[in-house]
Amino acid sequence: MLARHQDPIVAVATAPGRGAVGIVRVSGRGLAPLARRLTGRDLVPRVATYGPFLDAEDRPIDQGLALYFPAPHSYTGEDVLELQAHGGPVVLQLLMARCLQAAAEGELLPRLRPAEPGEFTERAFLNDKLDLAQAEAVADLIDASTEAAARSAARSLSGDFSRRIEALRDGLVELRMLVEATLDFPEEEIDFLEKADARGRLARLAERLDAVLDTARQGALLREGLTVVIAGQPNAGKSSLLNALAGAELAIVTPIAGTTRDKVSETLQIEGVPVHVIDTAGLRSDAEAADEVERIGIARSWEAIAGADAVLMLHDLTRALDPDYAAADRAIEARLPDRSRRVHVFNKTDRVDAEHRAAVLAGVPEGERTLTLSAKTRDGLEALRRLLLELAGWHASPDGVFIARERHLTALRRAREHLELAAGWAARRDEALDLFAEELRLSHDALGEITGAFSADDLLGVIFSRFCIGK
Ligand SMILES: Nc1nc2c(c(=O)[nH]1)N(C=O)[C@@H](CNc1ccc(C(=O)N[C@@H](CCC(=O)O)C(=O)O)cc1)CN2
Ligand SMILES: Nc1nc2c(ncn2[C@@H]2O[C@H](COP(=O)(O)OP(=O)(O)OP(=O)(O)O)[C@@H](O)[C@H]2O)c(=O)[nH]1
Ligand SMILES: [Mg+2]
Repeated sequence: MLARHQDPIVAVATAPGRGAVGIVRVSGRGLAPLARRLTGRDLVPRVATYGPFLDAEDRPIDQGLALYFPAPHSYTGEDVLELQAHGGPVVLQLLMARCLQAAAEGELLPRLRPAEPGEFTERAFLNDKLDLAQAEAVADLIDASTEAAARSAARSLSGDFSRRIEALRDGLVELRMLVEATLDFPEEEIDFLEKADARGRLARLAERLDAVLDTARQGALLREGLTVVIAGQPNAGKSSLLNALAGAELAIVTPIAGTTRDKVSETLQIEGVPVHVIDTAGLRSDAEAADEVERIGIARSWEAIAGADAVLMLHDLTRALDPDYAAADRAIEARLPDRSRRVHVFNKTDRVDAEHRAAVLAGVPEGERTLTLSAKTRDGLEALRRLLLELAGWHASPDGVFIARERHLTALRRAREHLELAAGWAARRDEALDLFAEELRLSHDALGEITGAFSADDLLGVIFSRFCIGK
């Protein structure tokens, strides 16, 4: 395992396909001879040099910029050589093959091999150029689907998140040192808790941790987004609503019940939060469905509903007072997720008067969220957007949010629980000081998992294998 981490590696660093410029990047120890062989000259460190990239017969494969970063001053912390060529897939493959060939010639760099996904960034982590949260932010920056997500990933990459975690860990270390010093003098235990204001310190740490957790939750939302399913009877206007939200004719809309057969989805952004909206086949009983295709579509609708963060249950206002229609709506509602994750949306306000609307709303049970709108005129759409953000739990302005992952939230929650347990021991006037110390240690370790200061080996494999090759 360790030896593999030291093999020199090579990969195309730019996206597959054609581009103005494409980069082949090599990282490892002792790259200077390889650089000389490929460019025919000695490169000045960190200065872009224009010239040919040479094949085995010293003929140019391409002309471009070569960059040499001697260790440790590089992205990976090892020697890095970049060949910045023209961005064609064939020329880049040729250059990469040439690197491997040149490395093999005369045992110049015999262990050079193509890089695995994320291996450059993994090395940056192993060589202390980035901590784990920063390395993850590299991938999140590349994958960001909205401007707010990209900005918050850049904030994590620059170390904002990590610094807040480290500050919490420093606070815990101070407290642990006090406790552990006192452990050697058991007769002074109770005194210690008072004198050092251990409980006050603990409470302040918990408060700070809560603030970080809150921001991290917002950051995770920017990364993952919110999945919203539009469900309801045929013809309620589900596809019309998707199209209205997306501002494009994505799904087919007709007056025929049973138009939508398969799921149609689109990712919108509302204040920078990615919202994945899924339009589904109208729900009706198997007996009412026109054919096998529609029945399969309806089964998929239920699957989508089960996997949603929130469900918009769409009702047709023009039909809502019809007892059969209302009964079918009740049957669907009985199978929807709980109230906190669903909203009753009454559509087609443009076709009913205020009296009719009031009569329909009067029939909605207490405690259900409701909204009226017209997918056709778009009246009420802004209110729906705001409601979606509220359902997502978004309450921040994107400034100041750093990107975070579920993994980080889990670690933060665990750190918080151990602080809670520590507080429980601190409140007892008996010999619980060692248990208090142990909970502090566990909290400290949980936080350490975020930045990788404390980590399981397989965690790194899981994280870096999800990167793209060359990153
Ligand atoms: N051409 C190119 N552009 C790129 C990258 C790259 O590898 N190559 N990056 C790859 O993701 C990002 C930039 N990341 C980098 C991070 C550190 C260093 C570096 O040379 N660090 C040295 C010196 C720092 C300094 O002078 O302040 C060091 O850490 O010691 C270079 C690129 C984005 N753009
Ligand atoms: N007047 C009016 N008509 C609407 C509105 N929303 C949808 N409609 C009409 O209602 C009909 C059904 O709309 P769709 O969006 O296809 O309904 P759906 O819920 O997707 O239907 P299925 O795919 O069959 O389940 C179409 O004729 C739409 O033009 C609205 O707000 N006002
Ligand atoms: Mg439809």
